[in-house]
Amino acid sequence: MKTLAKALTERRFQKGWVVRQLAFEAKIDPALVSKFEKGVRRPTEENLKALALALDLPFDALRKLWLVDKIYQLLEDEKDAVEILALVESRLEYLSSHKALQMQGLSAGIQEKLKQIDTLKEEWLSKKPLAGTQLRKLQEYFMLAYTFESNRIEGNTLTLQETHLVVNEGITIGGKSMREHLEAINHAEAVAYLEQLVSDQMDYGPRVLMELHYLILKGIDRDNAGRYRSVPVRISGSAHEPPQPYLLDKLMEEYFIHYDAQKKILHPVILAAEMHERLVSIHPFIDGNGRTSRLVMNLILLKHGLTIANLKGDLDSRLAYYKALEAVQVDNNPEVFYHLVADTVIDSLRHHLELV
Ligand SMILES: Nc1ncnc2c1ncn2[C@@H]1O[C@H](COP(=O)(O)OP(=O)(O)OP(=O)(O)O)[C@@H](O)[C@H]1O
Repeated sequence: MKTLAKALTERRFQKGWVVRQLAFEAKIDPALVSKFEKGVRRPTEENLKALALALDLPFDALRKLWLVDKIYQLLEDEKDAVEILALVESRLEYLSSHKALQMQGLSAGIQEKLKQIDTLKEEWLSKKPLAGTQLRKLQEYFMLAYTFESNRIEGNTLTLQETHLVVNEGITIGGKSMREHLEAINHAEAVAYLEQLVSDQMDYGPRVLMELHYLILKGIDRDNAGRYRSVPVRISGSAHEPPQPYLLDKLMEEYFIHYDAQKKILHPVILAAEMHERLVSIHPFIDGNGRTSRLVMNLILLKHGLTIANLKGDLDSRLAYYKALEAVQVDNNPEVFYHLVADTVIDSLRHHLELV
């Protein structure tokens, strides 16, 4: 990476100047300019403005390098430098999301919960990195609970214990269908894929969506796994009617444009909730929309240093989930769904913190 010293020297060479010439043009002592170029002294902001002017360089770009040098010098001897930077990053994220929230006029209740989430997240990040075995055990524990609950929403009848036997021990359960076994295995694989995406710093996009859906329906519905539907669908028991298939390409394009435009502005929890709700409302697949959308929500949460939000599959929770979705679709009121997701994120962070 380029340092300020290097940028100044390179530009002076391009101009064909000696140090004295640059010092003359910038009205700075030549000995000082020489120290700036050797990186043994940092210019003041005023020096920097004069240098940018003399060298025809954009001041903002030079100032960025100057700030990087400053932060680097501050942290270079710290053994936990990377961790400290991650904490600063999360505070800065909070700052920008907080500004965005105020612009959006979210209710005070939601803002309060988001603040609570940011505090819990800082606490969670301060516990990292976790030791290898501890991390693996935590991941296994939450992956299992998440697979169990998400499949339970969809109607899978495997218990938590049975899900464990199928996924971790490769044991089949008497009386349960092949499909139910595959749903458990596929979902566990999709969660492992989420973790891989996060560690590879892959962003959410059309390809990732298709891959997640493919993993969910793999071996169950070969024709439709990883493909948008070509027929109309209804969501049973819901007043919301998903769009006709010929509109899907355009709607999905807009969906990803929305993601790209909002990903740096919205608070990650609101972004995750929105991308979840918009996807299930478009309902682009013939089956597996709910499971895929919950995976998308969790990908966004994990990418932002949060933990898996596990929406529960018991009857009451399921009804609350459907009602919250319906409130967005029918009454254009996302508040209830934001509360539901924020509450689930808070529970998850608390649960993770209890276990470390
Ligand atoms: N108004 C609504 N009421 C109920 N569900 C809705 C509504 N709008 C969207 N959905 C979503 O549709 C999902 C069901 O769609 P689909 O059967 O394609 O998904 P699935 O993954 O197979 O099942 P599930 O989502 O139940 O796990 C629900 O889980 C929910 O996420």
